[in-house]
Amino acid sequence: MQAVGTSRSLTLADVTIRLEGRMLLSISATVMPGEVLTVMGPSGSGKSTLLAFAGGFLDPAFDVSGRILIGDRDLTEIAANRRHAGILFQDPLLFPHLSVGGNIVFAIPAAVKGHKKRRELAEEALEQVGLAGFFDRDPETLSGGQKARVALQRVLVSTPEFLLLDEPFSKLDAALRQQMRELVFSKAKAAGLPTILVTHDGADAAAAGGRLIEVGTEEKA
Ligand SMILES: Nc1ncnc2c1ncn2[C@@H]1O[C@H](COP(=O)(O)OP(=O)(O)OP(=O)(O)O)[C@@H](O)[C@H]1O
Repeated sequence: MQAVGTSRSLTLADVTIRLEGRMLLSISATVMPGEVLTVMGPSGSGKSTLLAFAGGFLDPAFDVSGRILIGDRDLTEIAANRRHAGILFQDPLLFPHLSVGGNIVFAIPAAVKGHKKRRELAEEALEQVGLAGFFDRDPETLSGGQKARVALQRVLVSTPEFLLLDEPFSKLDAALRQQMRELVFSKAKAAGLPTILVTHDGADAAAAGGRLIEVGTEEKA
């Protein structure tokens, strides 16, 4: 199963993030379908908080203004579970109580009915990333790279409308990092998903091939 993608752009409209009265970050950008927008900046400049705002899981400690839209649909007041965001973090965060396949089946939308059909889709998703036959494995027995691929497919089978990537490659060794970059960006592009990538690694930005916005590089009032 491939992520459906909607060929709709993602817009961050005049988003400002403040913490305890201090401006951390301000950004306005439209990310086109299949485009990866990279956001870089110093530690503590609010990059993860920006993704939390976009994903709808912002900590109330932050004072945020601005809006997020997918196409012309305003998501700002929409609950996280209804935003259709696909999110990858540094850690794959696989559910340890589910098998590898169970992790994927869990993410397939409920509209896809039938145990057999759901299992087939999960098996196909695993096969696409070189993990045929891994359905019944315990996630704890997988290597870091294998876990990362399961996490990616778990996101894509959920048919997200956009991707939020928070340093998803930083814990992989150099060779795997390059492979995962290629895999993630090629799938995001193929599915037409607007993607925001937060990273400290310029090589991630180069591989993403899209625009780069640097935040937190100047004093802000
Ligand atoms: N729940 C919270 N309550 C108060 N302050 C917080 C909370 N979460 C994060 N912060 C602070 O908000 C600031 C922005 O954090 P954020 O994680 O968005 O930065 P970042 O740019 O992603 O940093 P890094 O590059 O180190 O991951 C930091 O100073 C952080 O300490």
